[in-house]
Amino acid sequence: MTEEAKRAATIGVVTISDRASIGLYEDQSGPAIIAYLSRVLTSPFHIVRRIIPDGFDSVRDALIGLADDEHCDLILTTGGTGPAPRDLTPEATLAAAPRVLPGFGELMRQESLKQVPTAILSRQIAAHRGACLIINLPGKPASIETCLNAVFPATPYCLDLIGAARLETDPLILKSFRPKQ
Ligand SMILES: Nc1ncnc2c1ncn2[C@@H]1O[C@H](COP(=O)(O)OP(=O)(O)OP(=O)(O)O)[C@@H](O)[C@H]1O
Ligand SMILES: Nc1nc2c(c(=O)[nH]1)N[C@H]1C(S)=C(S)[C@@H](COP(=O)(O)O)O[C@H]1N2
Repeated sequence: MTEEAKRAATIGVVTISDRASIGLYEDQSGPAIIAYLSRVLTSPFHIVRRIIPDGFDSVRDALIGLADDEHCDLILTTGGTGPAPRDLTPEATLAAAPRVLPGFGELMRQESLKQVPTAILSRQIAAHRGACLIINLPGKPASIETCLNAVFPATPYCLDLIGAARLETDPLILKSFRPKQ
């Protein structure tokens, strides 16, 4: 077994919201991500948490810090993916992680569209910075499960391919797919 396969994954959970970051409303999306991971993952992991305002520099710097200093294998962001002027999460993600995986954004929007027509407004992307995969989720708490259910079957294999920690899921809850064992 490789060292990557044996070690606990480090997962960054980043809430990006002007108002949640100053306590004007309670962040529900970050906790929804953590609850999802706790339900689905059977392999060991620990969470590094951030709640930050919208903006290009704030988000880019947080993502780079989580990837390079905290050695995150996976970062899940929530919020700031829409078309409003301060929604800059996709641009900041691209600045931190130039190698985009377009299928993630496409599939999350497709699944979200089955629930709300405004799903097309999310510019969410996924991209990797070396051995760290970053996935953007919309800000709405209800979008978390829909989007993660869409992309999580392929996420553990993606982490294998970029040299990140190995993730295992509970097959009764969510089957992850690895073409080669
Ligand atoms: N992290 C979150 N926790 C709980 N509710 C959220 C969160 N993010 C967004 N929402 C809800 O979704 C609505 C629309 O989300 P949107 O991304 O437009 O947030 P926003 O209003 O632009 O946030 P902000 O102004 O704080 O950046 C919010 O008004 C809020 O009700
Ligand atoms: N599954 C799902 N996707 C969704 C939504 C939702 O309620 N559920 N809201 C949409 C809306 S209204 C917007 S504006 C965009 C961007 O949201 P964000 O700026 O909070 O990231 O996500 C979209 N994607």
